Amino acid sequence: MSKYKLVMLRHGEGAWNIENRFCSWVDQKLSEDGLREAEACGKHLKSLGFEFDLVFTSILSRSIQTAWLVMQELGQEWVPVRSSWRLNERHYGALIGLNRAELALNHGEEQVKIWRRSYDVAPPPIDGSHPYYQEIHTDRRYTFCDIQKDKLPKSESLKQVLERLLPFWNEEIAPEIRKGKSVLISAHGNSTRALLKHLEGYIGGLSTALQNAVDKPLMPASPPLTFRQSVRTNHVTAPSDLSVTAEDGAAAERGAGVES
Ligand SMILES: O=C(O)[C@@H](COP(=O)(O)O)OP(=O)(O)O
Repeated sequence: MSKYKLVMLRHGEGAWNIENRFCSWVDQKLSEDGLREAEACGKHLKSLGFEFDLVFTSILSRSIQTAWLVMQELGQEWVPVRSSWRLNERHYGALIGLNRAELALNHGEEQVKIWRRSYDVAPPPIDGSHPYYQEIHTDRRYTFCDIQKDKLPKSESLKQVLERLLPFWNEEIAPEIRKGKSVLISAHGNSTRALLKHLEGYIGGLSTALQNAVDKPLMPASPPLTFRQSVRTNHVTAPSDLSVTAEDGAAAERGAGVES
């Protein structure tokens, strides 16, 4: 039996994932395939006997929908859900809505890679002239967050995602895991990546399979990433048909821990 139980999912496919556009804080719903992926993930977790005590999501619909569908398939709809902007996808600033391939043609592959995968480089900030500025920055969902609306990010590096995520992890998530609750986090590529980076020190380095799993911006055919931590056996396990690369197959094994 694992001492600590944590499952992290990236949401299922959204419409802008198919179009290869930066979705970020735009509130896209899951596509038909995305709905099916989330259901399939729930079915799979059920077949493995997962039971959750608490669910965390971002305040973006694709993460919430994914959590709902998973919990519905598990027959555990009653489990409390806590949602926070701190689990939102990275704020991609002025890049929001842009097509990655077109961006690479205009700015070069290397620059796009830096914007997407460097640790401490933030993309250019969004401003009032951006087509999605109003939709995002006047959105009612940000009115009563634990941050003033005008202090919300205008663009974020992965480092900044981790900085805004950590208070939520330290104060809301990790204490519940330490109490022994089985926790599901349904989030996004970069908020998951940031959290994995934070946990890396405790789980002793990430396997290539896990890194690749969260690295895929487009996973139309892939179920969301799932892994669980076992302190006793020092394993982080990606169940076989949820591991996204064939490289190390069923299990990515590393030491584990949830200390913040
Ligand atoms: O904002 C987006 O479009 C993707 C991440 O983009 P990349 O960092 O992979 O380019 O986030 P998600 O689909 O996980 O919510």
